[in-house]
Amino acid sequence: MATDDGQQPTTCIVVGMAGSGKTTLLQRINAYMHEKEVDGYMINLDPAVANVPYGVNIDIRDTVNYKEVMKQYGLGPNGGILTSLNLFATRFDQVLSFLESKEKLENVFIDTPGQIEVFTWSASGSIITTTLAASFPTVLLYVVDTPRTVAPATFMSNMLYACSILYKSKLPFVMAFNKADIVDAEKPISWMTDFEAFQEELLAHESMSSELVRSMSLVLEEFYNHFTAVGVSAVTGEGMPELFEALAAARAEYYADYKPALDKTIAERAAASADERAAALARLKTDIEAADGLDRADPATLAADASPDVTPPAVSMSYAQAAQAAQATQPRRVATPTVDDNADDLEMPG
Ligand SMILES: Nc1nc2c(ncn2[C@@H]2O[C@H](COP(=O)(O)OP(=O)(O)OP(=O)(O)O)[C@@H](O)[C@H]2O)c(=O)[nH]1
Repeated sequence: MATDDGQQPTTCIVVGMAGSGKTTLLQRINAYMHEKEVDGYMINLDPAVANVPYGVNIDIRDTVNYKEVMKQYGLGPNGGILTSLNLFATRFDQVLSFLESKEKLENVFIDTPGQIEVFTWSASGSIITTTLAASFPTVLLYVVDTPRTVAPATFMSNMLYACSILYKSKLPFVMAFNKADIVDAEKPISWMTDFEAFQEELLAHESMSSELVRSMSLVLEEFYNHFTAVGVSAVTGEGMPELFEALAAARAEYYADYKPALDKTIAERAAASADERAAALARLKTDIEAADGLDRADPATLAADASPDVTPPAVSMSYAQAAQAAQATQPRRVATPTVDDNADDLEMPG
């Protein structure tokens, strides 16, 4: 098991549907860290956000002008956000070096674009996530808009999306049921452990999709075992201690599960490429020896070695001779017609 020396900050990537409250929650988290005197660092990766309501330390908008990107590349809003993220990803190593150089940092929080798929399903989102996870204990914080998740069908859609992200990233996962000041998050959170309660809710909201939702809830049982869910409110600050406890547990999970699996993959790839290099070297050696042997071999020996039904070559050839012979057997190239500016006809090859 990889050990946690406590030297590296927990890196938390915040994802969630548009309007779920990611930015407002980060504002609350930032205030909470100040209050508790926790050293935190805030990164904004949403190039289209108009206003970041917390003190941001690294902001994609300082590097990439999203409106300019749209104009220059003739893109729409989503294409503009994606291209801006791609451009930023090419410089992400600088962000990494910067974070590595910071001392006593305890938490790094990263806000992502509102259009969730732009980050979670893009190459640049993957690059940023895997690069971070290779260097720091990294956790995904999935923000749920609780008032929009209290009907079984919308709850299920949100869970399916979260499930796809968890299995894609394989990172430790925390789910924050935000806006708990409007709707109590206890009920949807209980649905993950209490199948009967979810069935009752389904009966009360019987619809065309009920059967599908019922079977999906059984499928997702395994997924529910893989993360912690907490109810929070970005507005009132409710649930902040529980959220930080869940992040600490996810950090421990990173060291217990993710890091050893990552180290194993890296070691396997290194071993595979070492094997590939050794095999390529052996092939090269064999080819050189064969070519050398062909160059120096005595024609008589070659003839004697040859099997009876193969006609032995009359003479051994050097590479230069072989090249000459190959040239001689090439079909004669016909000169292409050239255009004479002063002639009416094309000049044909003689
Ligand atoms: N009542 C209540 N409102 C909230 C809470 N969190 C966010 N909001 C409101 O929800 C709306 C969306 O919040 P944002 O923080 O902009 O959400 P976001 O996920 O960052 O939005 P995008 O960047 O567009 O994806 C805003 O009007 C917030 O004031 C909360 O905990 N309680």
